[in-house]
Amino acid sequence: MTAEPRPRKPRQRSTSRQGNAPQPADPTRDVAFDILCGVVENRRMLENSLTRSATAHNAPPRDRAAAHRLAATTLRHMGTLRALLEPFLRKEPPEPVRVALMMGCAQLLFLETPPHAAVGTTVSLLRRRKLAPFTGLANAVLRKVADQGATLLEGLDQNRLDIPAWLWTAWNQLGRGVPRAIARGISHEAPLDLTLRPGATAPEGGVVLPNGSIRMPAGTRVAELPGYEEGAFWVQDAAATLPARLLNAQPGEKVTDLCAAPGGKTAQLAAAGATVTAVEQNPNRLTRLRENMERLAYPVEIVQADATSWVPDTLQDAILLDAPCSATGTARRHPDVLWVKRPRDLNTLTAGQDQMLKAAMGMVKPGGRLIYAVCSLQEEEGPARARAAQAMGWQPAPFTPEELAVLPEALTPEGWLRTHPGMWADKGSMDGFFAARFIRPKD
Ligand SMILES: C[S@@+](CC[C@H](N)C(=O)[O-])C[C@H]1O[C@@H](n2cnc3c(N)ncnc32)[C@H](O)[C@@H]1O
Repeated sequence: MTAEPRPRKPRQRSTSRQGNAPQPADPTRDVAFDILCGVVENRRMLENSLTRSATAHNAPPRDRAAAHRLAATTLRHMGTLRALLEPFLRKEPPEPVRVALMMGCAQLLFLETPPHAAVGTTVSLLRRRKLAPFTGLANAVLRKVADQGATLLEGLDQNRLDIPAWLWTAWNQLGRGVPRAIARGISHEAPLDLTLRPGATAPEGGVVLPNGSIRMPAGTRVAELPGYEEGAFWVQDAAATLPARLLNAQPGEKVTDLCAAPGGKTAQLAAAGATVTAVEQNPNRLTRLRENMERLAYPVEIVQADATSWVPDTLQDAILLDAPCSATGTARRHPDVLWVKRPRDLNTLTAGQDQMLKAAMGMVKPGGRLIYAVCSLQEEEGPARARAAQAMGWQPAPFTPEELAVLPEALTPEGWLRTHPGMWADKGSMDGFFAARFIRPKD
């Protein structure tokens, strides 16, 4: 990713004009603006807008990456940006204008964009988007923000503002001070974590974490690292390595990875020597899973199927169910999640998680193991599902302190795994995961 959106010389002329003034093309800001409007107005996930908008604006990879960074930075600080703009706005502007202003402020306050570039490009953006009546407002507000700079942030509780209220309340259930610790973990760009294939050499510039992950600086382009093409490693957050590690797959065991793409956990199971079947429903994600397994040269059987109804040919020794969820635990990599998800989304998600927990019972042999995992911080998708699994007949098999020696603070009194972005704060934080282990009772 580029260091920051770069002010650029006009490359071509836009066809959208205000009066006679042609507007310089600026695909970075056009794409970032589309992404942010998608999140704010339609609750559309960042990735869903990115490709579409980058294609529409003919944005080369460098602009695409810069747009992603600009949109993600704005989203990470969105509550703060809204609050600090409030005193400058006598009337509520249309939401796209507010989005453009927030984007401008994010450049001034968090991306060190020179004031003339942040102000000028915002004014041009508004003209291109047929919002010319608001260019005077943008000019005046952004100049004031540029003049006052970081003093505007003084006295604002940024951690509190940048987390939607319903999530802050929900995360209080994780413990005293945890919502603030999570907010701090989410407030900066996440590093890139790699899982090394056994015996492979780590790329230079990384730090070895206690669980063995290699942590590269934020913004590292994985495909450009030596060893990537040869399959020496794969991208996987440090916390995301824990569920598959806790399944403790043995060489020759038959293990199914339900909901497998893009395949980080599948690769771990294959690396352990298990005979792995990877089930994935989404065709595009299945392609990514296949490409990853090909690059890593792991002989995994890949099946396109619905995990709620798929039945294996033979009963499995173990199942890893990394269920689709709200993904609130991944907000440091996907800050859009915070503003796209709603409490009511949890009803559909938990119903699907229960269906998969039920179906998994028919896939594993009596005495076989199941790990249920979600990258969610929500009680409904974690502890409540573990209790639901037990009510379905799954027998709990709690994790032990020895198994979680690398991260003792993640072991709950019930023997579940609970990580969150407040953990390993001194090392650059980690994603939020919940996992619980069960055994299918012997008949
Ligand atoms: C949390 S992601 C899995 C991440 C993956 N386990 C990894 O570690 O790389 C959940 C996946 O479940 C897939 N999925 C959603 N519903 C499914 C279903 N009914 N059957 C199979 N896969 C499904 C999604 O497409 C998505 O790829």
